Amino acid sequence: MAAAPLHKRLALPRTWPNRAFFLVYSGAIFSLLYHHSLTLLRSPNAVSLSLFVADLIFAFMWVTYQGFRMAPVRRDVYPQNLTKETSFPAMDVFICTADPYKEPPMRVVNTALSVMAYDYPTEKMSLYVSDDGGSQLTLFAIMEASKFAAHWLAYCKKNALVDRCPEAYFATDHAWFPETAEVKNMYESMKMRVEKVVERGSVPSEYITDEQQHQTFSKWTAGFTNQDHPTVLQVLLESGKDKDIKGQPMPNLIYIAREKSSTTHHNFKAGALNVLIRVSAAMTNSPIILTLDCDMYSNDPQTPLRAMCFHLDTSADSKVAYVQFPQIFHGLNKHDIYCGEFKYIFQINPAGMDGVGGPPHVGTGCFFRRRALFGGPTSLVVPENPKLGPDHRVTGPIQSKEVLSLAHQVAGCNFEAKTVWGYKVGYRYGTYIEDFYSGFRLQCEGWISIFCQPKRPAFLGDAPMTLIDLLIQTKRWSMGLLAMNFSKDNPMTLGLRVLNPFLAFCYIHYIFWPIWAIPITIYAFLPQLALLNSHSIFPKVSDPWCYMYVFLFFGAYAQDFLEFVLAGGTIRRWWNCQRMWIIRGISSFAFGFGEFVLEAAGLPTSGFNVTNKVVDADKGKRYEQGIFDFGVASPMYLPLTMGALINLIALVRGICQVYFNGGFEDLFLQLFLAGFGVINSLPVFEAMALRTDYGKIPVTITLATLVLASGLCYASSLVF
Ligand SMILES: O=c1ccn([C@@H]2O[C@H](COP(=O)(O)OP(=O)(O)O[C@H]3O[C@H](CO)[C@@H](O)[C@H](O)[C@H]3O)[C@@H](O)[C@H]2O)c(=O)[nH]1
Ligand SMILES: [Mn+2]
Repeated sequence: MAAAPLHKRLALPRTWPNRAFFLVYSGAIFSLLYHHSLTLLRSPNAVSLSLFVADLIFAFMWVTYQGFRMAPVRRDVYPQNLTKETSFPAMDVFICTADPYKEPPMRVVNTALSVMAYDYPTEKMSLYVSDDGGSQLTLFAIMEASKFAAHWLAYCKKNALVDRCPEAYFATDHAWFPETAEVKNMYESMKMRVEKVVERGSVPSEYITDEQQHQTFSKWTAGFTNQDHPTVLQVLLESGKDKDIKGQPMPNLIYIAREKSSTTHHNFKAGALNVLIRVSAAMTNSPIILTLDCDMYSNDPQTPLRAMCFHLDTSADSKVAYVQFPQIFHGLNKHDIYCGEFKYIFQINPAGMDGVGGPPHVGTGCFFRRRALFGGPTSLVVPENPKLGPDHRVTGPIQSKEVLSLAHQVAGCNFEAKTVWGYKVGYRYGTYIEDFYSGFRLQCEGWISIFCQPKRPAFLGDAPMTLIDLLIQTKRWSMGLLAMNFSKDNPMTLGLRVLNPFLAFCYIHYIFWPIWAIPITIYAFLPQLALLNSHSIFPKVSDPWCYMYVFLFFGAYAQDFLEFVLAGGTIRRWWNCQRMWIIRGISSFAFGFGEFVLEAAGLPTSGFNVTNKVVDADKGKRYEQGIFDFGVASPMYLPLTMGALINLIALVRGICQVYFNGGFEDLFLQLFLAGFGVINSLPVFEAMALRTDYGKIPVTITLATLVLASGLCYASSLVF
């Protein structure tokens, strides 16, 4: 009898409608471009050229987007079919953190505890917490967690809890067991100690209880900074020795702050992960690796079993490099005003890519086969020191002298010089989106990947809670995407050659994200400036080409809307997402482009700016209420505020114009666009003129907007 299946792949019902719509819509695109070419030949001028370029880019982005729509799939998994005799592989869990103030240590603690309590053989798990902030505050928090874990793990397992992240558990209306009050007290007092230490900025001596701790903290000497310090590696729990209060084994728990030197480039998160790959190779070398950002706590103790349904399936393809779970966020406000959920990139599109070769890697919530980080399925790349290779078996205990000395050596900041790390082995360097780029390179090497999206989110993380945080995040992404565009092995050169063409299209679509800046900016300003001068630039209402525009606009929007709603989204959230798409287009993508050029010219830039995971109470409240938070005077707001103002002036002028002088037929499309712009800009007007709180648009930005927008209006009157 065949073994019960571990997973099933199902095509989504929208596959055929998607394909049919593809044919219809592409026809419309081609005819519009043909129409454009004729116009351009007849009257070659800057306006028709701009519109042509804008539509050409829209068309390119739409066509490449169809890669996501050709074969979307869903995966069902049956962890119950993993038998008792299943021999589970050992698993190394990497948790990355980089800044104790943007990423509060209690967040890291909660993530670590939620994973330690997985329904997975505990003695087979090893957690490595990487602290790129090199902060004793984080180390202190993890030490506290290691003590509390002995109670928490026993409590979770005895009572078969589903919420195993203590903060989330105690925040809900949870069940009470005889020991609940005691465990809760312990948690609260740990939290208080950790938060006190963070507030104080150092660990007071009365909190350092034993000699070993004392020795570890003594590494933080006067010259120790987060950019310059020796390796700090501390084993906080050792599986063979430490037990929980019920006598069950604990997982290994290791804190590591890799060596840093201001003269050696550390490659941000990719560098941290490569250190983790090596340190864990020296200590445990488990065949499975789970990567997590510090804010992504586990929301389901069965998750590793779901991942194993793929990694342990001997009947399936053994080329599975990673099983990616979606990034899902908790604490989003009701209508998700900043579209921090990124439903398309984290939930909808990966399912589309899964049907044509596999989802991209999104940095967190991903179960890797360690072997996949060392060359293609049939071409193993062994690192310089074979002890770091995926086939090496560690024999000594993790605290043995040899193991620790190798671990220290491979965490050194000069270890990678002239090695294959970052190029052929491990996470790939050269971009701020190491996750996306590395996943792409693995797929090009012949690996496949799996997207697993269970009903109950596997992980929950934090999304940005102010507009500026979101813009900085997407600016960093767009710089990363541009770097990929200019790298030798990119989706157009390498991808189209070796991947399923639809998968290559998906990657191409993404790396061109920053180019959205061009058509969106053109459409946000040009028709409106023309309208301001009563100059018609689109076909008349009675002209059939007008219907073509209407069809293209509503066709794209409607399909996008349907996809969003089918994936469980609400109308308001969809509306906010299309607004954020415009905002990112005219702001962070354009600025990302500028900063990318500066960086290429060798000028200092902001680098990998870690996303804030906390805001003060005031901002938190505004976020909760769904009020836009501008607050700081950032130039990134200027295109936004100028766009809003110009759309408003153009709309008012346009309405007056058609009311008094007629011409509605000629100006209809422009009036529509300006109206659309104004509706989208309502929160901007509010923040400029009506609000008094600290999240409003700063006066300097409003003044600069008035000056620049007047200049632009004046200049337009010279052109039209
Ligand atoms: O020098 C660094 C910088 C960052 N990080 C860690 O990287 C993670 C992601 O950083 P975050 O600021 O949260 O970035 P996001 O934009 O929210 O992250 C998305 O985009 C990143 C790539 O830009 C991916 O690494 C992430 O997994 C993905 O969630 C965090 O755990 C950080 O602690 C480091 O370890 N070292
Ligand atoms: Mn993040």
